[in-house]
Amino acid sequence: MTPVSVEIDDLAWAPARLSDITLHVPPGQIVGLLGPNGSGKSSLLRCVYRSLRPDTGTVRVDGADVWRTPARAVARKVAVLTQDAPADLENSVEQIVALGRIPHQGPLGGLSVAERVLIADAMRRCDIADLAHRSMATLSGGERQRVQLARALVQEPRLLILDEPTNHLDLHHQVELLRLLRSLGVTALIALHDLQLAAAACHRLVVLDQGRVVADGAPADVVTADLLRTVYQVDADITLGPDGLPRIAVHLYDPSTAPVTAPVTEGHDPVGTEG
Ligand SMILES: Nc1ncnc2c1ncn2[C@@H]1O[C@H](COP(=O)(O)OP(=O)(O)OP(=O)(O)O)[C@@H](O)[C@H]1O
Repeated sequence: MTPVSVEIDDLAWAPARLSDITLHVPPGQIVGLLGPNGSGKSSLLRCVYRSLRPDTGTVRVDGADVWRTPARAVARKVAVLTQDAPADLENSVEQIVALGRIPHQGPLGGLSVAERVLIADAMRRCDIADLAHRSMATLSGGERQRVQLARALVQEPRLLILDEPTNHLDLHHQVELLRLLRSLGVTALIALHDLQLAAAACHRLVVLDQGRVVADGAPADVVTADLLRTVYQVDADITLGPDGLPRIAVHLYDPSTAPVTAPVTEGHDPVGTEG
């Protein structure tokens, strides 16, 4: 699949205070969208995947204004993974993953042999092949998340939009998801809260604060102590690792009030200070 460009120009949407958003993403670039709770990440993504019509401004995917393009045509290019729980909890995992083919199907529906192979392959890549016949209702949060990712892959998107995709995932599956993302060669917009993972997985980071872009650039240029202090009100030491990526050591405690030793409760000596 050839990746697409995304061009957001002068976008504004008042309820999320989004304003002056201009963001041009070349084909194949993975952009991490960062920012505090309520800064407008999900709203901006919704404007891109045509679920929210901005008050002003345009969003073009592959050169076409998404609001002048039929929803089905957008869905053939853009796959979305959101935090919204799937409504169809009684369906099996395999049925949910197969839904990814709907934008590509003709009026008669039905899956070709090639599409069945694609579905099996996506389930294997997302580590859910063993769950194929389980109902969604019986899955854990992380398993459901991986099912939604497999559905998105089956859609064969040219743009992938992921809203906090690592939310329910354990560390292994977080790393696998981000590795998979890098291997796909698609354009991606991905809202993340983990700055360290975002820096490792994305070519470019864009930070929103109160609906405005406050930083945009290469991970090492964006993830700075100054940004953490001004945008997140967190003090941290940032060093660059041998891979050129930022390593974040957050100051959890004010040194003057930091607990020196952990309290030891009776009958429980986790650090072996007794005896
Ligand atoms: N439909 C809506 N109507 C009114 N306000 C909304 C609507 N959708 C979002 N908002 C508000 O817009 C702001 C941005 O919300 P959004 O979900 O885009 O933030 P976010 O950066 O994704 O946050 P989080 O990190 O908490 O997921 C919030 O204050 C939210 O309450």
